[in-house]
Amino acid sequence: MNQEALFAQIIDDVHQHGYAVIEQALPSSLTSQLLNTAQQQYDAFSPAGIGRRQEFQHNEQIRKDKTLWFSGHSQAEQDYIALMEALRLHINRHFFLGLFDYECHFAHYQPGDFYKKHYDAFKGRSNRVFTTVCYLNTPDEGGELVIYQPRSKLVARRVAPRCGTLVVFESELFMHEVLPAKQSRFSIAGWFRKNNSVAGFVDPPN
Ligand SMILES: O=C(O)CCC(=O)C(=O)O
Ligand SMILES: [Fe+2]
Repeated sequence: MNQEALFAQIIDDVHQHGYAVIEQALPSSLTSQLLNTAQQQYDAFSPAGIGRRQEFQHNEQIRKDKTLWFSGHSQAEQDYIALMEALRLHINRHFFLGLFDYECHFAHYQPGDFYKKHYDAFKGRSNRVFTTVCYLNTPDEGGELVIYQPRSKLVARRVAPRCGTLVVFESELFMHEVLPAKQSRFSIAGWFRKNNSVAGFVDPPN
């Protein structure tokens, strides 16, 4: 999918539903390089919730995955960041939002790993505006992302992880969970942030 069509689809879907799920959003050359980069650095992955955000306790009850924040050292990471940077500017233009940066990490779920229902941001307590998730491989089964309708227990969308699929949703609006993986599952989770003064507050663990 070319970049223009991809961005137009994301804007449209987010405008209508608050979220977008786009298959084959990323070229397979990029996803395979990103997957290689993640696998090459696999020793550096650590249990989610510890590391960069020391304030949070790692809690195996809530989530069981391993993550690695982007260093930006590889070409693949730079290409992905460049794409998200272009998307950030596009979203700002269309929704008149002052999104100012993007942060992301690789994530790996082994068989049995999950991430229970959560929000990525809490109203007035976070700078996160949009969540992005991009899948780097295609497990045969398991590890679905379930997105719930705002303020409801009803499911808005179930997403089977597929290499190249990009998911975007409003971080404060959509509770979501990752069902237990049955096979190795690699992804990139990221957040577009706004610059407001919420000093003293920290984002949920990621
Ligand atoms: O990997 C996914 O499908 C979602 C991950 C997620 O919810 C998160 O990292 O906050
Ligand atoms: Fe999340």
